[in-house]
Amino acid sequence: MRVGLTGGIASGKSTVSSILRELGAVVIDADQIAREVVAKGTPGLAAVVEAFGAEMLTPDGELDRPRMGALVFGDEAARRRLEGIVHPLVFERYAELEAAAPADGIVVHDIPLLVESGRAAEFDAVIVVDAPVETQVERMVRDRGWTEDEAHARIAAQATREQRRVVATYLIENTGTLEDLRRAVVEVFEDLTA
Ligand SMILES: CC(C)(COP(=O)(O)OP(=O)(O)OC[C@H]1O[C@@H](n2cnc3c(N)ncnc32)[C@H](O)[C@@H]1O)[C@@H](O)C(=O)NCCC(=O)NCCS
Ligand SMILES: Nc1ncnc2c1ncn2[C@@H]1O[C@H](COP(=O)(O)OP(=O)(O)OP(=O)(O)O)[C@@H](O)[C@H]1O
Repeated sequence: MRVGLTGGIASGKSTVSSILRELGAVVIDADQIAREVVAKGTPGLAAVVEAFGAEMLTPDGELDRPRMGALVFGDEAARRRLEGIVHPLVFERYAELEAAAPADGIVVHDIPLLVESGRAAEFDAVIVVDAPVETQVERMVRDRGWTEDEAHARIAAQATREQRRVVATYLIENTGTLEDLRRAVVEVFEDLTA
C-alpha cells in the first residue's frame, strides 16, 4: 500500500515517519533524497553552482544550505529555479527507490511538498501532520536558530494548513505531547494494516 505523508515545516512529520518505520513501514524520504542529489561532487551540485554561482559552496565544496535557504526563501523566482534543478533529480532517484520497495506491506512516501506538487491522488491514503503556525515557528526558532521572519518565510513558501487538510485521509493534529503523537500514529498504522 502506497501511503503519502506530508505536513508543513516543523509540524512533526519526521517524528511521525520514524514512528511508522519502527512499526514496520518502509519509508522513502524526499527531503533526504533532495540532499543526496546535491551532495558534494554530484552533477546536481554542479548544476546548482552553474545557476547560482560558486558562492553557494562552503570552503569544503558542500552546498552552503543556510546561504541557499536565505536566498530562495526570500525570492520566489530563485526558489523556482532551484526546484527546477533539484526536483527532476529527486523524481529520478525516487523512481529507483520505489521500484526497489516491497510490493506488499506499507510504503510511506514522506514528501513535504506533496500538496504543492499536486500528487495527493497518487496514493492509497494520505497522512497529514498538522500543527498551529505558532508552534511551527517556535520550533524553527528553537531548533534551527532562525529568526521569526525566516521561519515565516519558509511557511509562506508552502501550502496552507487548509490546503493540506483537504487531501487528508488521516489528519494527525500534533498539538499534544510526543506520547499523544505516538498514540495517534499507532492508531493510523493499525487502521492501515487492518
Ligand atoms: C534551500 C535548501 C538548500 C535549504 O536547506 P535546509 O537544510 O535549510 O532545509 P531542508 O532541506 O532540511 O528542508 C527543511 C524543510 O524546508 C521546507 N522546504 C525545503 N525546500 C522547500 C521548497 N522548495 N518549498 C517549500 N518548502 C521547502 C520543507 O518543509 C523541508 O522539510 C533546501 O531546502 C533545498 O534544496 N530545497 C529545494 C529542494 C526541495 O524542494 N526540497 C523539498 C522536498 S523535495
Ligand atoms: N508533540 C510534540 N511535542 C514536543 N515536541 C515535538 C512534538 N512533535 C514534534 N516535536 C519536536 O519538534 C521538532 C520538529 O519535529 P520534526 O522534525 O518531526 O518536524 P518535521 O515536520 O519533520 O520538520 P521539517 O519540516 O523541518 O523536516 C523536533 O525537535 C521534534 O522532536
